[in-house]
Amino acid sequence: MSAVSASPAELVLHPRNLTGESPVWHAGEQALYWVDIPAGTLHRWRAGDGQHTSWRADQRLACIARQAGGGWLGAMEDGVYRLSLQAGQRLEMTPYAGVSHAHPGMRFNDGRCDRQGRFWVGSMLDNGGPAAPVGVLYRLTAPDGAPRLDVFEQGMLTPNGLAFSPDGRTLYLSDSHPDQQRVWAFDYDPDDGTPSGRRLFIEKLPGGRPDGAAVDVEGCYWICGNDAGLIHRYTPDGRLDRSLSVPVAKPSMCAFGGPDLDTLFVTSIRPAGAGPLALDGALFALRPGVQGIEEPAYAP
Ligand SMILES: O=C1O[C@H](CS(=O)(=O)O)[C@@H](O)[C@H](O)[C@H]1O
Repeated sequence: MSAVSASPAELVLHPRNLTGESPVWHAGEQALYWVDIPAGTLHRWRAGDGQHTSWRADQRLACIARQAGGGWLGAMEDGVYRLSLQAGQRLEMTPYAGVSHAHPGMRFNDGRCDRQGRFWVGSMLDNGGPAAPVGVLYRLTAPDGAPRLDVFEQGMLTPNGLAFSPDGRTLYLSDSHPDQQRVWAFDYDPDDGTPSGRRLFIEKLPGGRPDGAAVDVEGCYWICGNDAGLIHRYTPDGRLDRSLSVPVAKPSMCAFGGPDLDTLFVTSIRPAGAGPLALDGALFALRPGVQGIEEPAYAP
């Protein structure tokens, strides 16, 4: 394994997220948005003045995507909603695309838009019981204005790690469950939004389980090593380039942001029993020395 760099991680904010996920940089606002899944909370941190605001929904909120025309999409328990940030820290939810899960207790999980603005999102069982391979990978589009969720992969435990190469021709997908811990790559047709040629991209991380991910301008894949406090960078040919550490065991997802897109923001998970002084559940920033790419908004 490549050397782990001494931790240059900066603590941005400590909202004690139970499951911080889905960091998304909003360049227009120079702000980072992310969610706390079980709390059903959307968070915003403004880089300019450090202001932190959060909004609460009445369902678990798994991931978000900016909408091209403004506002946010949120993938929740029983569907994808349009989110409106209300005064009083309330999140107004307008149904956009409903889903019929195969089992009770399922919800959405990781999600990301492709380079053309189609929204990809996975689902998983999260009912407090044992996991089951019932997770699905969906693609959300709205041909002729009518939203539809199409199924592409099935039998997943914890779909995660969604990312697209800079040219939009490779789709990455992980399954972070302990029984899987793999990352796959697919050829991706940007014209019709179809993946093919699934292949193993990473068999096993050198530390941790493969959770959320981001791609940088050089096409390298940054993946959080959950349970190992590490963020790993892989080259497009699947070689481990380096690993960076964060001062918590459970980094969950990363996203590039900042005025020059050269800051890697990392959300984290706060396990039950974390001590009052523990940093678990905080938001961190790293300076990896490489820029990210502005991630597309949902543009059906
Ligand atoms: O709920 C979730 O949890 C897992 C992380 S963990 O297994 O709880 O450590 C995470 O991978 C997943 O994305 C998230 O939804």
